[in-house]
Amino acid sequence: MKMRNPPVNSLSLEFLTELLISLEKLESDKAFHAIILTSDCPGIFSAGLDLMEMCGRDPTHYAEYWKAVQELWLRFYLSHLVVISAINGVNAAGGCLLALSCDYRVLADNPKYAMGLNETLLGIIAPFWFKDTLVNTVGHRTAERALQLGLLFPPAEALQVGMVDKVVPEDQVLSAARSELAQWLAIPGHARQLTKSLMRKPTADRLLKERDADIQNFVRFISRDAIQKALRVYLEKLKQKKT
Ligand SMILES: CCCCC/C=C\C/C=C\C=C\CC(=O)SCCNC(=O)CCNC(=O)[C@H](O)C(C)(C)COP(=O)(O)OP(=O)(O)OC[C@H]1O[C@@H](n2cnc3c(N)ncnc32)[C@H](O)[C@@H]1OP(=O)(O)O
Repeated sequence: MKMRNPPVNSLSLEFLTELLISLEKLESDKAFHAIILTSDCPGIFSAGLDLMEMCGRDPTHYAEYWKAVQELWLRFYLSHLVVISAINGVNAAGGCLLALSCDYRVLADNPKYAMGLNETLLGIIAPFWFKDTLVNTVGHRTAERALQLGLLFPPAEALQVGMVDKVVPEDQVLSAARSELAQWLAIPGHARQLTKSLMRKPTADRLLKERDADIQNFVRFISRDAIQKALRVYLEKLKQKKT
């Protein structure tokens, strides 16, 4: 699955919906057993959630958007398919969440390709299920520091903290993901799928039990004047970079 939403693969409502439909199609086709998730945007895996969906819109839109973000995470996190990410670019926040929801992560060795949950740098907070997904991957202490400081880890550090499983030269990222896949596909499917569910269901259940409350929290939080202002300032900084 090659993500293509130029220029930065931001996760707009339309793009989230496309990803969700693609994933559902692959999951319902018995011929498919695995997905390699990668990007078609040079140098960028994903810039994360689309800030334009969270800025200057109305509460109904925020609620619809957040429901789609939840849906995509639940679907990826609990997918019965083997999902491996071949991370071939910088990967921020919501994009990093997608990669963390995969079963295995290969990252291209380029110092520009940092990844992490950098929400605090924008003046916002990673929701509890983003946090839980990170904790499940790197452990509590590393997650606490990474989340508070909004750290984006370059490849060597991402490997060292366990945010990714392998770092390879840029031109080998897809072949390394394919080689890894062979090991996962050699395991009897039902045993691997049930084990994945055993490991992940408690984390997913927490959101499933609180989905509506989580949407309401998001809408309340994102609608605050101070948060809207912080997001506008961040977007402005991104644009000013060019001048
Ligand atoms: C108490 C209750 C709590 C409840 C929960 C509450 C809140 C949680 C809420 C939200 C969680 C959000 C998670 C996220 O994912 S936020 C997004 C974080 N992403 C980033 O910080 C990355 C920002 N982008 C960049 O750093 C760079 O763009 C990047 C390194 C990816 C690429 O750099 P490059 O130089 O190649 O390209 P740019 O010129 O910067 O960008 C091109 C173009 O794209 C626009 N853009 C970039 N990122 C985004 C984005 N995430 N959304 C929308 N648009 C984006 C950028 O502004 C440029 O636009 P233009 O100038 O060409 O118009």
